[in-house]
Amino acid sequence: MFNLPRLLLHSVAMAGNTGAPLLLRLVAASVSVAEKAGTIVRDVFNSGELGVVEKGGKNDLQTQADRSAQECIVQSLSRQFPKVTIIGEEEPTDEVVDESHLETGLSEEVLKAVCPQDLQAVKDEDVVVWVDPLDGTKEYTEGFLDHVTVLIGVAVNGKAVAGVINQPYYNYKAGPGATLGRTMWGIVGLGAFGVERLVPPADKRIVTTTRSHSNKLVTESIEAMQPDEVLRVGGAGHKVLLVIEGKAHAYVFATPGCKKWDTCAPEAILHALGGKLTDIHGNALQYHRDVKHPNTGGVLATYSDHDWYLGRMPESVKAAVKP
Ligand SMILES: Nc1ncnc2c1ncn2[C@@H]1O[C@H](COP(=O)(O)O)[C@@H](OP(=O)(O)O)[C@H]1O
Ligand SMILES: [Mg+2]
Ligand SMILES: [Mg+2]
Ligand SMILES: [Mg+2]
Repeated sequence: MFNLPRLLLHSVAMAGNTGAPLLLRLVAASVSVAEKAGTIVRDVFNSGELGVVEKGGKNDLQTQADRSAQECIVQSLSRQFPKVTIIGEEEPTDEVVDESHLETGLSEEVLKAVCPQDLQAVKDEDVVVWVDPLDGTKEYTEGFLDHVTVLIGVAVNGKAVAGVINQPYYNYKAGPGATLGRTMWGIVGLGAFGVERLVPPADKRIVTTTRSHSNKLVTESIEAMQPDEVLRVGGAGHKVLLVIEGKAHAYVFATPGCKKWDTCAPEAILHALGGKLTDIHGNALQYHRDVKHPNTGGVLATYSDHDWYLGRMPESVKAAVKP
């Protein structure tokens, strides 16, 4: 009897797991927040009021889902981690924060993981969180719903080390019995969870690239890879998932339009599973807080034969797409 209050106190402290390394707490919060953002993305679509705004022409759109999911992610994380730098795709609005969009949960699965040794002492000031509240906006507005992902990437000292991806419409074509949506997370040096590496067909070469942001450089570079099949789909997160899950051998995007928030989370999960994401020259991407946002050197993501794709990249394309 006498010991009970102390025991209770102890178990409350354990649930909050305040002793877990910052990186694990950040990823644990990001998993819960990405799930919440995924429900917002579905709720806005179901409401039928997409609130589309053109940011930079008809292929660079923003919807109410981009705005509300960004609010959910940035507000939820910045309240829990006030000293961490968080950079989101969308401009903050001066509207009053909708408290119903906030999420304070921590994924128990993540908190139970063992943080890789080299990331155990990461401090707030070492971290930049890159947020793409809705990747594949153009496709979202056109009803290609499985192309959409919510991306939260964690960079430490300029390198992508952890990522969370929520795919709100995963399984949406699988019928009413299927569970809609999934969340994947990974930490370099630990592995990735909620997604499995599958090997693509060995007898052909499948390349994935943009559906809605193509141009001459994109077309020339894809042709140079001599693909048997080209998957033109939306979303950087979605295309990296196609590479991870063996639906494509490579994601080739030889033009500058993709930004740091598009690549940070997918890169970390791909690297955690043994794949590779670089610019089209083979350089690692940088994610420190002062970096320019566009990936001006383009994007190449593969599981194997990375050097083969780099080697086939036309010189004219390389000259036009500089890091
Ligand atoms: N020319 C361009 N202008 C603006 N954004 C571009 C772009 N090319 C690529 N992107 C961005 O990169 C992401 C992946 O592009 P794609 O789906 O065409 O492969 C998209 O993210 P968002 O949907 O989050 O804006 C998209 O907007
Ligand atoms: Mg956008
Ligand atoms: Mg994006
Ligand atoms: Mg976006």
